[in-house]
Amino acid sequence: MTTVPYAEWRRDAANPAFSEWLRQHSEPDWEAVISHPFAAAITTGKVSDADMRRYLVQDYQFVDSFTALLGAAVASADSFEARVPFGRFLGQTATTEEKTYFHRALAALGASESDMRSPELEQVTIDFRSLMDEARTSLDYPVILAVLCVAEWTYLGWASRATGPAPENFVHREWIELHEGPEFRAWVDFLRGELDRIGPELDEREQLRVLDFFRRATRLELEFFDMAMSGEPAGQSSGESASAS
Ligand SMILES: Cc1ncc(C[n+]2csc(CCO)c2C)c(N)n1
Repeated sequence: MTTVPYAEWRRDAANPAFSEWLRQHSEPDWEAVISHPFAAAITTGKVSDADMRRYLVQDYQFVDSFTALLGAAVASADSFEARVPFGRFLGQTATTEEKTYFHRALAALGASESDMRSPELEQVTIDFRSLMDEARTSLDYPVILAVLCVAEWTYLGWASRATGPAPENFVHREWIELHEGPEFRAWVDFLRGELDRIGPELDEREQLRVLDFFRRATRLELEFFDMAMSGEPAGQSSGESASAS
């Protein structure tokens, strides 16, 4: 969509929230992420072990940079009140629940030590890590928020679309559970609320800079799921991932 400056857009917006301006200006990629066939296949438990392993091996490297970015949010937030939720999420979710999930899931999928520690990175993983590094080293709170918010809000988006019975395989089921439910929704609401609090006060140049990061992150979420889908078609897998392609 062509860019309408926030100050102009908000005049006739039904919901004038800054986060809504960012999301709408990231279409059609946003919708493509939250309705992605790979995400839908997770919700129905239909991703093959080889595909799930390739995705989670790459995602473990994503989550490493994401965790560092959470640290930058603690460092760059503008008040003690704002720092606390990042610190809490960093300690409780990112470094405990999520970490143990990755260890259990990757073990169940037969990933090796080197798959976890130093896998060959897909191009999209390299690109996503460098976007997060750029946001982290900027120590620019609104820019950091934009990247964190895309990662969490899009995941809430696909996971909350899950209908039907929860998959039996814990690898699928827990990956959905980690990204929906009241606690995760409250965390996403907090991130959006921070953007809504801070965004309108920025000057137009800075608002467009935040939008640029938000859009690039949304595009990378889409490419990340595309990467996950690019392996061998289900049913023809030799049991090995196609990461060499
Ligand atoms: C490509 C990609 N984008 C977003 C997420 C979502 N996410 C990243 S870190 C984190 C917090 C720790 O639980 C969550 C929910 C992901 N995993 N992979």
